[in-house]
Amino acid sequence: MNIVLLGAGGQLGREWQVFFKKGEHNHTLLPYTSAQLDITHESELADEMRQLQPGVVINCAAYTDVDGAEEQRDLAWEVNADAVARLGELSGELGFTLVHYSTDYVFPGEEEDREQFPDGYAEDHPADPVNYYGQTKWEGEQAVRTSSAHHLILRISWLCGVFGSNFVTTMLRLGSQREVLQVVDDQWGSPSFTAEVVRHTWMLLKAGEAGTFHSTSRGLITWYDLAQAIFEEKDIDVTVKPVPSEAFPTVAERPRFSKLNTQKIESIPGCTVEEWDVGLARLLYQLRT
Ligand SMILES: NC(=O)C1=CN([C@@H]2O[C@H](COP(=O)(O)OP(=O)(O)OC[C@H]3O[C@@H](n4cnc5c(N)ncnc54)[C@H](OP(=O)(O)O)[C@@H]3O)[C@@H](O)[C@H]2O)C=CC1
Ligand SMILES: Cc1cn([C@H]2C[C@H](O)[C@@H](COP(=O)(O)OP(=O)(O)O[C@H]3O[C@@H](C)C(=O)[C@@H](O)[C@H]3O)O2)c(=O)[nH]c1=O
Repeated sequence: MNIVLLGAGGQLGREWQVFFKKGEHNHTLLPYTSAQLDITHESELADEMRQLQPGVVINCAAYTDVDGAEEQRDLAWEVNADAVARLGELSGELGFTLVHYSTDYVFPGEEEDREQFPDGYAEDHPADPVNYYGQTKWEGEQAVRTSSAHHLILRISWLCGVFGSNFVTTMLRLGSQREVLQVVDDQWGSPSFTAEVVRHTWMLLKAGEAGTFHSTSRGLITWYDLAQAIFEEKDIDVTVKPVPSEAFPTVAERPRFSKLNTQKIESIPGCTVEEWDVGLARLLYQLRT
């Protein structure tokens, strides 16, 4: 079976390529970076899919600059909403399974929700994004859901892996440059690790599942907790000061709480969920130089 990978150059896309290099299966992965196939180019996308006749299309392509999305609204919408809607239509027309990724940032993220939903938002919790990136991702999800696509939507949060830039690699860089860092301690959630997201997705595909699932690690922490744990684990001598969100102003608002509930995915055979610090320790080991 041909499996098309869109957005192959991003952090999740590259993890998928590693997975397929290692994997024992009879499928052919056809990876496309943004330069090889721009998903906003409607006719090119359709021609390519019609020609390849894939069994599965994994969409890792996205506009992921949360602050940038507030200003580059049209582009963020074209990539995260319009192009995803067309993938949904093509999936319906050509019969491939569409795997799509979305975000914890679709949820309202109210501070009070932390007490009300200590295990996180469930898949069917009403969306109400606090920023434009979240809105575009919600629109993309909805377009897939309402299309006739056989689909899997995995919502993930605080994605970290060995490839590309993420909070862990940013902290490691800043920790080597500065003596003191300020990190927000009033935004709660949990990291998703790219290797685990790929593993979960594969299990869902193998099980023939469809619909929306949450894939993240176990636990509820703040970005400050995550930063502290990175420096402790790596024995890096840097002072991390916990600060409220107001002390670290960003163009886009961030949710105060965006924990994803993983009960649903845990009911699928093989979809175990690891503690966040276990995933972090593995990632830091992989990132060692
Ligand atoms: N990063 C995170 O913290 C989180 C990510 N997610 C979601 O997970 C998915 C993967 O994210 P992640 O791997 O981190 O994202 P990255 O930003 O690392 O990768 C996204 C990739 O999409 C490509 N891309 C952008 N626009 C287009 C386009 N028009 N056509 C084709 N490719 C395009 C980018 O290429 P180029 O660099 O050349 O523009 C890049 O390689 C996304 O759906 C994202 O919304 C969800 C929660 C958290
Ligand atoms: C670098 C830095 C960030 N922060 C804060 C800013 C922000 O609130 C939080 C995380 O920073 P980031 O820039 O990594 O956050 P952000 O870009 O909002 O990360 C998000 O990306 C998108 C794509 C998603 O879908 C989300 O799940 C989430 O991972 O930490 C500090 O407090 N101190 C710092 O030194």
